[in-house]
Amino acid sequence: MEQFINGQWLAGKGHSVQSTNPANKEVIWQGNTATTEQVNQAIEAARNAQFDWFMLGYEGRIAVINAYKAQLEAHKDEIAETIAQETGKPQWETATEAGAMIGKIGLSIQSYDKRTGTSTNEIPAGRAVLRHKPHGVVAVFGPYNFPGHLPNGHIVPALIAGNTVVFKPSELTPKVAELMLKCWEKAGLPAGVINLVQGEVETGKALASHPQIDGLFFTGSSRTGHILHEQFAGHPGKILALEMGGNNPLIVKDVADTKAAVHEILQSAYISAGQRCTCARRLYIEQGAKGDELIAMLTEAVKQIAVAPWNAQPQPFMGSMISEGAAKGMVAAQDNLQSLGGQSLVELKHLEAGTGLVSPGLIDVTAIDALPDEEYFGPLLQVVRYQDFDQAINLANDTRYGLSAGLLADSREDYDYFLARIRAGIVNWNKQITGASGAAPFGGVGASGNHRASAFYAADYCAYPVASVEADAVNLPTSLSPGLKL
Ligand SMILES: NC(=O)C1=CN([C@@H]2O[C@H](COP(=O)(O)OP(=O)(O)OC[C@H]3O[C@@H](n4cnc5c(N)ncnc54)[C@H](O)[C@@H]3O)[C@@H](O)[C@H]2O)C=CC1
Ligand SMILES: O=C(O)CCC(=O)N[C@@H](CCC(=O)O)C(=O)O
Repeated sequence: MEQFINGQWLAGKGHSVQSTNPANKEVIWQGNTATTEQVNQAIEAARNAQFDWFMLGYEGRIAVINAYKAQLEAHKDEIAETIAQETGKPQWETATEAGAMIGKIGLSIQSYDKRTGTSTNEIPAGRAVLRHKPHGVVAVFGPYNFPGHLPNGHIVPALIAGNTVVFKPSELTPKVAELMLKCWEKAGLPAGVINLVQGEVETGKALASHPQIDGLFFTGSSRTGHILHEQFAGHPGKILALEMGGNNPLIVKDVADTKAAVHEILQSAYISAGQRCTCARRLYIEQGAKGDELIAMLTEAVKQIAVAPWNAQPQPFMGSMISEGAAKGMVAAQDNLQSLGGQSLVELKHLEAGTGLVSPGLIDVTAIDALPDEEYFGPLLQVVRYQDFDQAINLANDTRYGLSAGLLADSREDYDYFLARIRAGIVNWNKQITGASGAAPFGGVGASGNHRASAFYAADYCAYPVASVEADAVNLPTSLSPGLKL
């Protein structure tokens, strides 16, 4: 029973699918996909539940959402363990993901109150009231890299605002989604308020193209996001929030503490085996002796990164990538860069056939004239040596994406110069460019998003404003407009 529709667990009527642990090939979940007919049922259930959920009122909805938080707290170890088994990420890291899911509840309530909510201003003989209403039924699409935290970051604000949801998780992480839904069920969420449909691209297409959805909140690849954007063309009444990938630059300039710089680079490029949309993909290092010293230390540090299955003790920094296919994709990306003239400083290697385990790679691509503007979603960092700061900033901006960017430099002036010129939604100084705060907006420009930032600004795309001018009774004004007689 893998679909959750109208408060009931139902067997999928589509084809069979399974999810495996990418570090040891163990099957950890199996089931059948939802058919188009089941997607239709899920949308109908969400539609039927929506008005009552909205009319439960803010306090009523928050009570259920806090009950969900209590369920997350009660099941946080199981959630962390399931994420680790299904994605291959190490347990220390998935414990932080489970923690972020819990933290999302309080942040989303604050965000709703601060960015939407209700306000009243007295005006002559009445008042101006601003309220926010939900869009209705929204579809949520999740990625595999943060299968709990990222869809949760759409679902919780959507429900607080009074929407109902049909959730399609990544086909690579169905078990985490099932566990999340069980937490909602135990929290007493009314039937139909959230529905789960499991499946691959066809299930996604059936959901995204359904005329009865009022919005779609997507976190995933730029390729899929662009397809959805085209599909939504000509539907101005539907809200579409796209959180997509990046080809993120990190520049190093005049830092005294080389070791500290290396640490920020490792945390930026290799955390989650490079499977974060915010990960640094391109590293700009100045020509000369200081740059050479940094590269030597970085090369050594990359070679030392511990890689092992999710549950190895002591814990590794990097676990497995999501699949063997993803691991092979990274080897192919490296082969391509090498064939274009890139020189590997540390070669990325597929460590074990049948698994997603890879060692981290570092490649000097300075010699490549036309560096492919691709997001290689894994632990492969491209190094470019630069002559001067302007050149580095121009190269950093030479991407169709614009998610995250960073500068490691001891001078505040250099940071101000960089900040004014760099084009990205997340711009950090002397801090890793991964690990964004949920208390801030999260989103990018260019091919990284559609200007509907998530995290603290998710409330903005979950509700529309309703502006009212109100008075308790109809009163004749003391003076009438010219030309009127009563
Ligand atoms: N900006 C952000 O907040 C984040 C972006 N990402 C990006 O996500 C990507 C990795 O996640 P993936 O799961 O590989 O993304 P993906 O784009 O392959 O899949 C995302 C979701 O869309 C569905 N889908 C795929 N094709 C579809 C279609 N034609 N119509 C409807 N639905 C479809 C998938 O089944 C899945 O549920 C990376 O590019 C990464 O940068 C990941 C996390 C955060
Ligand atoms: O949504 C939030 O609460 C903040 C955004 C966030 O958690 N970002 C993470 C992961 C996103 C990704 O890279 O896939 C990050 O910045 O590391």
